[in-house]
Amino acid sequence: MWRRIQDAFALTDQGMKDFMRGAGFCALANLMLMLPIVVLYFTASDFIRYLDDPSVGLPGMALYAAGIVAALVVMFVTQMWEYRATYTAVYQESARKRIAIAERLRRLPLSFFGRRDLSDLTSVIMKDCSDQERLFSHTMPQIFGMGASTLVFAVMMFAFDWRLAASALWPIPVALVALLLTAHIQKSHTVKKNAASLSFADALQEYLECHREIRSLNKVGAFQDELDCRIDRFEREKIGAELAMGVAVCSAQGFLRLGIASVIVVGTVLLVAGQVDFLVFFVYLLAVTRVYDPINVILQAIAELMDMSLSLERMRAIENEPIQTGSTSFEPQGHDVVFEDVGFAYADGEDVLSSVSFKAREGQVTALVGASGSGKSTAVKLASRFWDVSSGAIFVGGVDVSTVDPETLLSAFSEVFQDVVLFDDTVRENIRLGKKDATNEEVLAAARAARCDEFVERLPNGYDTMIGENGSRLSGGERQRISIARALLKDAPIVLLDEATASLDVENETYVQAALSELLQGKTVLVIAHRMRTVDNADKIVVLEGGCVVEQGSPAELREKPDGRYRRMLELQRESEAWVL
Ligand SMILES: Nc1ncnc2c1ncn2[C@@H]1O[C@H](COP(=O)(O)OP(=O)(O)OP(=O)(O)O)[C@@H](O)[C@H]1O
Repeated sequence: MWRRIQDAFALTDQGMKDFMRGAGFCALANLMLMLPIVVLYFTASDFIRYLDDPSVGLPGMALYAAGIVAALVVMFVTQMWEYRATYTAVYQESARKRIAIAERLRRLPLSFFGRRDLSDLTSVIMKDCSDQERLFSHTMPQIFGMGASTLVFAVMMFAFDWRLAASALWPIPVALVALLLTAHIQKSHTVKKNAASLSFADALQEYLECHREIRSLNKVGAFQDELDCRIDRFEREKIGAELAMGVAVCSAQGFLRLGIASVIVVGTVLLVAGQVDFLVFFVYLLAVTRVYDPINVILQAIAELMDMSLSLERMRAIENEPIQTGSTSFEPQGHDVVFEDVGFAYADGEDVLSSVSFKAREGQVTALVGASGSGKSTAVKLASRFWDVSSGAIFVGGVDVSTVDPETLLSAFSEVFQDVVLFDDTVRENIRLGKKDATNEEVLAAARAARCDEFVERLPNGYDTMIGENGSRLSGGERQRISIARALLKDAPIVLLDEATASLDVENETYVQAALSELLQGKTVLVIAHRMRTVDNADKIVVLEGGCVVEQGSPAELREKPDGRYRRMLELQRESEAWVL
């Protein structure tokens, strides 16, 4: 049963242990809250005995006072234990959970990220983990702790007088069943609320990320309207969900109060019939008001649990997502990259690559060319196992990449793409990302080789200048040179280039080309090329069309082919260069 609870609430092993401790302390603390009633019972019975027979005398007031003080001390200590066992433990569990999810995300194939967008995943790590935090710190200890103490209390009530106990407790199971019967209504509201929240988060993120484009297209008003619309929907769905929960919980809680009336009726009848004495009746009246407090909290907690169940499902879904596995010992014979009959499709889509076979040799530059959408980027990314092939195989130095742990495999690859990703940190630390433990000298040597010196000298703090989010304070060429310095520092044997110089001006292009020639010495280089003049110096050209290899060979061979695709591409490029605007 505990295993089921652990799975249902997506807890880690340590989290489950802490949770059980928390529930235990919560039960203890709640039982101790009954102590004042016990002291009151004994005090009242002493007084009544004294009223019946003054000769027994009153026990000393000091005894009552000591009883009250002892009860208060015990209550305080057990509440403190409960607090520590729930609140302190919950933040540790929350940190463990977030790390576990981030760790899982790190090992998931990129196809997963194609299916789930960023705001959705952020919401799992932030909101769903917070929901679990709340569930752990408040909801579950309340349900288990108060449930256990209520059970003990109910047994005691039945032991004293089953008739009064039954008249006090009968509404509890009825209220619970009534609440559970409304679960499906609440769940449907929660699904709608979560969808509206995600759609709002998506729109907001898009608005913030693309605000420059939105402004330049003069679409701020339209985006603002769309955002307002999604906020309104979110607000409506949230109110709907709160209302559904509120109505269900309040009705169940209201129902409980019938117990007070039935204790009064049954107690009075029994009292008149002389079957209970006044003191027992009085204690049951006190107890019945006390026993409903934890039940009210439990009803509220169950409703919250139903609301959070979707968050837990989303967390479990990430945890159950299959990860890419493979051996961490990777000993290739050289670094030739060989595609053998490779087929690939994204998710459930059509084949993007079919029967692709070619060899990129170590020490040579192999260029992939072809029309937009022909599958060049996909092929290059498959080599470093961004995704796994659907058929065929890719070998690096004779080792099938699908058998290698993705992170181990990536250590053999450097990537320089057009879209450089930089972090809001110093130039130095952005370069150091290529090799975590690089010394300052190594970082500076890589930076010099990548021709970074030229622009870093002009920055206010040189290599220690913060470059803004994604390097927003740098030009395209400067960003590109930092990414080349990073790749140089990594010094991986295989280099993937997505025509890194395509969008640069002549001066920047010269710098970047010089930096690249340092990087490519003796490596297996796979280049995605859009401009033919870049690839004419390659050792080998692979022409892709509709995901198939239609030609391959040296540039000279392909230029000579009378009706060759490459030759045709060269001609088209030449024609376009002759256009005058
Ligand atoms: N993450 C993705 N999910 C689904 N389909 C994708 C994804 N990435 C690319 N595609 C599709 O795969 C096909 C090949 O895309 P790919 O980016 O490999 O082509 P490309 O030759 O590199 O194009 P370009 O020269 O324009 O960069 C295209 O039809 C594209 O729409």
